[in-house]
Amino acid sequence: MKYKQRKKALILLADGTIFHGKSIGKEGSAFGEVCFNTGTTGYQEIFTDPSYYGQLMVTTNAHIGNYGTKEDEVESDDIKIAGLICKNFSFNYSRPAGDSSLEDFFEKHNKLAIADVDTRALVSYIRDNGAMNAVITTEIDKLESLKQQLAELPSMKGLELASKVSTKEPYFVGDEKATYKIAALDIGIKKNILRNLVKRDAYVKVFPYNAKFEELEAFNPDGYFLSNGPGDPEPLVDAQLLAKEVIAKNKPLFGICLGHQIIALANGISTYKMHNGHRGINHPVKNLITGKGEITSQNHGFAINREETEANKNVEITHVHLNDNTVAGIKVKGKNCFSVQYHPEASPGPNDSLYLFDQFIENIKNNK
Ligand SMILES: NC(=O)CC[C@H](N)C(=O)O
Repeated sequence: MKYKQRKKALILLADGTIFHGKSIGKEGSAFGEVCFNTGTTGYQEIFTDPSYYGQLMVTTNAHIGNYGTKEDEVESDDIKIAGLICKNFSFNYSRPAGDSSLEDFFEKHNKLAIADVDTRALVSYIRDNGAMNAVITTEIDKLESLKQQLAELPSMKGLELASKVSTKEPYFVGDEKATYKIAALDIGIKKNILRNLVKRDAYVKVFPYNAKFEELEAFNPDGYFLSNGPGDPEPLVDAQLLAKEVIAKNKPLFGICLGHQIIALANGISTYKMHNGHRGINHPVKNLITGKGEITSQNHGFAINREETEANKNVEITHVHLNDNTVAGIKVKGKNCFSVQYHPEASPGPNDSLYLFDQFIENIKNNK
């Protein structure tokens, strides 16, 4: 444990509200949209999930860091959240399988974290007032200039962030001799999605966010995949065009989260920014086709318009979020295309929805 004299830190919200805390190690300032995740476990997966790029994460669990970190329990190669805000930060960890402390992990990835924050008060505040931009800082003597910078920070609405996290070059995952070939568009892909496809005998070629349909098609895939990712789906026009082409050719297509929103937009359904979004690992969803409930992992701040989806002749709602009746899944009628707003790959979260990967492979098999 490298318990240093920890510096005073604070969170300044865009509306001027301030919450106090102490920094963990790194000093300075980090800007982003403040949001909260209610998961009790899975912090390493959350911090490395590219969907969170540009967001300051408030964890509502009382302790963060108590089981350390493990090199292979990541969803991408580095910490993607803009910074962490938590209550009790554990400098010690007690898990035999762990290979580093969370403190070291943050230091290695050069990210700011602040603890000893009244996260309950902060979450109540953003729950009532909605997601907003904020800065976490140890530079408490520079508040006026931070306020100015904060005022200039663009809103998450309309923000294209996929280009910040997507691969620069295509790459391959899995065994070249696998039964199925899948072309995946990386608009912020989580590693556990790739693990789940490979586990189901797929060889996956992962493409940059702005790849054209023809580039994916040249791989001669049996199925196409649109990943999760950060930011607003609306500016991702290339990805929407690509989805349109895959659907027009009736090729198997599966979309998760941002990928789901892209498929909705490609079908003329608009998306909107939610008051607070859904971020946690116990969100109830009903599958309207089977009538079964699933407990799901969720992480999104945008959703697709329900009225427009109901009125759309080409699209059917397949899953509904039981807390607020938002659309949690759709399929395109008469086409080989479906998508969900949540995270069937979990990591973190329950495995109830893994069947969706089997469903995708089944669609591929039937189309082969
Ligand atoms: N997990 C995701 O893919 C998130 C999608 C999108 N960035 C949202 O916040 O709604």
